[in-house]
Amino acid sequence: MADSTYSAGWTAPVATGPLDAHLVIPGSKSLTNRELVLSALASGPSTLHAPLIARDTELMVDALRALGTTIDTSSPDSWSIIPGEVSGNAELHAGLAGTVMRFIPPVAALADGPVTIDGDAHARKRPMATTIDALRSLGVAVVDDGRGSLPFTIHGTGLVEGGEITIDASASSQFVSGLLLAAPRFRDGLVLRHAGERLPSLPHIKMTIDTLARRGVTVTSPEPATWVVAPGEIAGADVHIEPDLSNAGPFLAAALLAGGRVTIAGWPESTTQVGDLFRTLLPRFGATVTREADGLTVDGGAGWRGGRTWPGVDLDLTEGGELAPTFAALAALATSGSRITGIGHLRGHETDRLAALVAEITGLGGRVTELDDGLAFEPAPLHGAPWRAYADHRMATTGALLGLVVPGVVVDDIATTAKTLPEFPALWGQILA
Ligand SMILES: O=C(O)C1=C[C@@H](OP(=O)(O)O)[C@@H](O)[C@H](O)C1
Ligand SMILES: C=C(OP(=O)(O)O)C(=O)O
Repeated sequence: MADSTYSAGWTAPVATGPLDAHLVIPGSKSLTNRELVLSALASGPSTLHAPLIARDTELMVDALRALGTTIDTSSPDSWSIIPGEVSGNAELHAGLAGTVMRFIPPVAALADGPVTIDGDAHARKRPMATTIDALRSLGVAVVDDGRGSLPFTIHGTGLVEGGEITIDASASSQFVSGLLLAAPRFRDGLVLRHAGERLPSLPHIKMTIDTLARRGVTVTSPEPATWVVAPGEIAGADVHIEPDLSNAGPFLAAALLAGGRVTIAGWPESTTQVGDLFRTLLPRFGATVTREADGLTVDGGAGWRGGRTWPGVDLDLTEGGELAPTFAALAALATSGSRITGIGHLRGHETDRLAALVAEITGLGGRVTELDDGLAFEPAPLHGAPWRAYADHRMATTGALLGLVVPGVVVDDIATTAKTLPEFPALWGQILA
């Protein structure tokens, strides 16, 4: 998204000393958008406390409103949602939000009338064939141009019969989550099987099952990669949204680069968010991680700027691909080679993240190459240079992170962080203040 505030680019601030920051990170995108969908399909009203207010969740609100849900967002601290009959004759915009483009179609299939879904230019390149094929297997007519991507029109009849289907969710766990979220509203429920090369982001599927369970819907998994949802009501709920732990990642990693301490308030004791992996993985780079009443603290000691180094890592991020851009920054600064694997499907994320990370880290003088399913790094001194974000919030934050210790990194579009964290530039300024 263009923002005239940073029209000449955003020069990433260089850390001038160790950090001592305490931050409140806004709500989880993944939880907010799941709870919005479930609230829209529920049998009674819901309230979401501390929802994420960002482009992805606003797009979800707009889409659900267009499909007949009443959502009051006038209070930023709590949104109230009153479900309505799912209505058609709507044209929806998914932006670049994977959760909107994969979660909304199964909801739109419940409408009696056509629903067209489109998105940003790059959204038209993100894989959607699995959603389209799944709806067709469920007996729902979908008209598209045969490319397996946005835009397409779903012609619902007011009833989805449901039943047994097999899909290939190798390209995104969101195909599974989208179908599971709407499945209780299918006449016969759903037996969903995944058959494919791999299944990324399992914690996100667990999150889907967990959010359904809290609303009285049981999802069973009689065997791996098979899920069974019985038809039934989804209960209205009063839900507190956890802080977005994936968005917390760059701030925590900043303590390793700049040195000092960063505390994130309200880190949950237990969570389905994959961002919790920062707690267990950052010690591999030499961080000390502690959890106290006021939150989770990462202590980076003297930090990279103060002369601390870390060896390369071999990280399989099959479970948490969305964390890869942050770990890529740490790998680019390691003293020996690193591999981050299990992330081939990131080629279908906001941008082709493997190509983007290779291009931008190479532009800073780094040595990184693409593997079939990931990235390989070799140590190399880095220097300042322009850094392109490709409309990808996590590319933008990775540029900011490297810029803490590499003077002269200029991110072309820091405002693209508005996808999930509009406050990013302000919060980054806050940890450096
Ligand atoms: O369901 C979700 O909320 C998400 C699932 C993951 O998608 P993929 O499985 O496509 O990586 C993750 O990367 C994305 O940021 C959010
Ligand atoms: C992959 C991501 O987003 P989306 O929900 O658009 O797939 C992400 O946030 O890293």
